Amino acid sequence: MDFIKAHTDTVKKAIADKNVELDLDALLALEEEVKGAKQEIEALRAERNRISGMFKDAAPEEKAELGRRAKEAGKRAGELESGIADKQQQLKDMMLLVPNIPYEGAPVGPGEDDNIVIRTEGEKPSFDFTPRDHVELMEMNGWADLQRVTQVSGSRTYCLKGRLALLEQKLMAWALETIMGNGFDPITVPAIAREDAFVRQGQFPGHREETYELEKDDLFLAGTAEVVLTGLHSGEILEADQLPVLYAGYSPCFRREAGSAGRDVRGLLRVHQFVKVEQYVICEADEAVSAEWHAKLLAAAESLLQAMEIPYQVIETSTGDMGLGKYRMNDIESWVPSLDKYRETHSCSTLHDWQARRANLRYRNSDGKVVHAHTLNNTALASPRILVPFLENHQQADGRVKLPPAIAALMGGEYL
Ligand SMILES: Nc1ncnc2c1ncn2[C@@H]1O[C@H](COS(=O)(=O)NC(=O)[C@@H](N)CO)[C@@H](O)[C@H]1O
Repeated sequence: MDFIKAHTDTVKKAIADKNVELDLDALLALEEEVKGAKQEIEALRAERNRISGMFKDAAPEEKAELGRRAKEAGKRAGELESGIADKQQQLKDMMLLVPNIPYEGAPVGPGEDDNIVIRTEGEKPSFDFTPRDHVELMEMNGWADLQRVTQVSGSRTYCLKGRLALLEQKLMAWALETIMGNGFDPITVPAIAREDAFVRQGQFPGHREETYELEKDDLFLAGTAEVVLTGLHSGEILEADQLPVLYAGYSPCFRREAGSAGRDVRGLLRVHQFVKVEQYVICEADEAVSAEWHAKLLAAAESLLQAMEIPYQVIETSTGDMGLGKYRMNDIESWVPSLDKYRETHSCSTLHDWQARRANLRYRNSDGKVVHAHTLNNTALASPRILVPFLENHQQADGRVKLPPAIAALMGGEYL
């Protein structure tokens, strides 16, 4: 709240640039009102205690009057308190909509069309045959079932089979091991989480629609390990020497894709359940340190794409596309020959203390002060989406898929 008051114009610009439905003046007025009422309640409480203190030494004929005044003060305080209860809730809900201030280098614009490419890596393959898309490649090699399973599990589901099923497992272990090699602690986390985990991470309230709910159990299924990883240390006060907390989080991910009707309905690009190795950082509240971690996370994800020899481009995400809590987001988009387009396969985000404030992630800094930390997250590798550019870029005329050396080493053979 202090930041908002001290930087009202900056916050208003962030609200506009991120298309957030929030009236900051109304929020500030509500905060004043709640604060005023709280001060009045405190004063009435103090008054009642003062009067009660006078009670024991009072003359008998004064006791009745004192009792009445004490009761009156207490009653008034109670009325005020119930009067502001819903205003306090309203203020809390509005605070959850306050956006983070976006990176000054982020393109200002309402959505993904305003994203800009900042770097392109890798040679797009030139085929001397008509390339197949990933569905054809999987069907001709017996690497998936996309039909039967929809009878059993509905749309946007898949079965990987044969060596492709093995490749997914190997890629996940390889990604986990690579990120571990960068000093990150491997941790497998559940997709199951309570509602406040989603509020703390930032998925709620805005993206509730995209989240599977287990209403009988008051639980939800997370679309990314980031949800549980953000909540793990909630409420603790970490010591400076415990930072940075570095997690290589592996988890199944579940997404309703409520807003994506009709998009990417063919194949593996956009499914309800997938797996991901997530890079997650809790670091000291220093923008330069966060920027360093952002660069390291991005480089780690790029190193995996380079080993897989998938051509890609790095995106500077626009203010409108990066989402409420981000200070900065760089997506990586991988080349998909059959679409003749780059498609997002990774997302790298710096949130400064926006998530830490919601999740109450704090540490004792070198001055001994307890402050909110910074958090970052990035996709190391997510499957099956990554299989789409992988299969398509490495396909041969006869439908076999030639493995780049790093992956051939994993799979013990030159071809998938
Ligand atoms: N419905 C989906 N189907 C398949 N893969 C998906 C789906 N949604 C997201 N992904 C994969 O998961 C990656 C990360 O998703 S994200 O929402 O962009 N970002 C996050 O979840 C962050 N926690 C960083 O990983 C995407 O880049 C994509 O590779």
